[in-house]
Amino acid sequence: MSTAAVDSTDTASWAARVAGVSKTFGATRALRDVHLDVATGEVHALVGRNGAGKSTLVSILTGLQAPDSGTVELGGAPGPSLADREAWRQRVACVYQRLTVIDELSVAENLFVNRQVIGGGRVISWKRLHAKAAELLGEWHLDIDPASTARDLTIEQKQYVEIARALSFGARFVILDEPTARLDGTGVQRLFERIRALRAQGVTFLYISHHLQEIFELCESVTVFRDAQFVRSGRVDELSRTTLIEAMTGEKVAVRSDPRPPAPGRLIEGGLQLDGLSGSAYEDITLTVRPGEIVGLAGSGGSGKFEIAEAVCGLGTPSRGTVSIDAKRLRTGSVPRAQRAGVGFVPKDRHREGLVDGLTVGDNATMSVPHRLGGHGWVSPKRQAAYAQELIRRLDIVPPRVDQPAGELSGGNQQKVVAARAIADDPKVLVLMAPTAGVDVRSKESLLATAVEATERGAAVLVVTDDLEDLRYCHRVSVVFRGRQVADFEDQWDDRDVVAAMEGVELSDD
Ligand SMILES: Nc1ncnc2c1ncn2[C@@H]1O[C@H](COP(=O)(O)OP(=O)(O)OP(=O)(O)O)[C@@H](O)[C@H]1O
Repeated sequence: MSTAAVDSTDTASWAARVAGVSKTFGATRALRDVHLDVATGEVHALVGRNGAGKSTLVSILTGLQAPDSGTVELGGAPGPSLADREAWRQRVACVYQRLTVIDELSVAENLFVNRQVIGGGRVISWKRLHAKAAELLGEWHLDIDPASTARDLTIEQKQYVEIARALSFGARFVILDEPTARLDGTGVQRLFERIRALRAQGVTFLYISHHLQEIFELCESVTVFRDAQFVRSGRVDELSRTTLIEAMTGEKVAVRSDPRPPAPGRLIEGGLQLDGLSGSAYEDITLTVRPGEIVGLAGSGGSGKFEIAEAVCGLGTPSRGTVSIDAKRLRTGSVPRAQRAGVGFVPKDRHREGLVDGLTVGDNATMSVPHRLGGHGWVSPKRQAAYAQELIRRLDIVPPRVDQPAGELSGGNQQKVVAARAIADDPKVLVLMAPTAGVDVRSKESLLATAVEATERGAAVLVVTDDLEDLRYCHRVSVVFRGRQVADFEDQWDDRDVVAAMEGVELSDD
């Protein structure tokens, strides 16, 4: 199947063409003879399970790594030599989830600092710098004040600054790697509008996302990778969601059933209890999660949901109210104390509070449980490896190798390592913050299945998220908006009502 209705012999029709590309890292074959054709002026999705090879392809497409074999063409010309960064920048840019905008600098400085465009000699002309930035942002209809400090921008605006910077180098092909991961619903819609407007102005996008509904909403074409290989490519309007998932996983899609374990009885005592909890970002939160129960704490960006969860895990200190675990009051403000009281957690930022890149998967997964791995201050390497292997199996971590440095894993698999650590000590209370961010469709299921498994071992599970798929695993959902609990849903609910509560809007009956 061809990608789009373009003449394949006309090189100007293709923003990017990848042919026969392979790449190996040690024992891992990250890409095997893959190809990708992105037509000029389209938004082309690249999808695949965690570890399928998407990021590796992006690093090759942007000239950060050379393929072992195969070719890359950008705008009809072969990719420049690896050393010529300037030439790559003029052709392609990638906006990563971890943005490179420098908070301390102004928007204009972020756009043009260290560049020749802002005046002769060694002296920077600030006036010229601002005028140039205003012109650039105006040309692409990006409504951002060049004088504002980057720290004051929203994540969404920072993404626009990165896109504008790419365009300022001349690139008309932009790769977006999970751009909606840190945006709320309205931010996503605004981003889509911007992308559509930029496309109308002649910008081509390669769009990487695990949210399949985004692909159907925004993209014209899609390419699927599976296990380092090209599987298929085609027009989005000719594919169903089921076909896409089957192409990604190589398995038939099963009929969806309710994934929740049986709800525990109302009278079961213990678990997690928050009473009148207040802090700088939330007010008077009262919530119970019983052993065996999965409760969703839902809210969009800025709702305060993560701050509430962080108070439970010891990452934040509330100003009023109490957190209790199995009816015993927790002294908040210390992670080790929370862990000793039986809290396991997946933090919202795995790079800041979670994973140690240089340590192996096995060390990362088991670092909080030395007492399970030996005795008298001694860790048995054999027991550690066996336990780590069990965690790798339970979380479906790929590749399933204990001794691989965690930093070498794909993003989604790193998230699973952090989850492995959270469950390693059979916690009484398991707090999962945005647990499936960056995780593929099928891995989401295995990750949330471990939450279900934890309830079978008696854990009380709190899932903190804005992802409706995550909420399917919950017995109850409490929604926070601007720091306050605004709605509670029991047992069955309509996704529309949850979204409306998260966005702080009243729904009319239509
Ligand atoms: N520098 C590296 N050293 C060793 N292995 C690597 C390295 N970079 C990537 N890999 C391996 O290559 C494979 C492909 O990884 P890649 O990051 O491209 O996947 P991905 O499709 O982007 O996944 P995700 O959706 O989780 O981000 C993985 O098995 C990964 O562990």
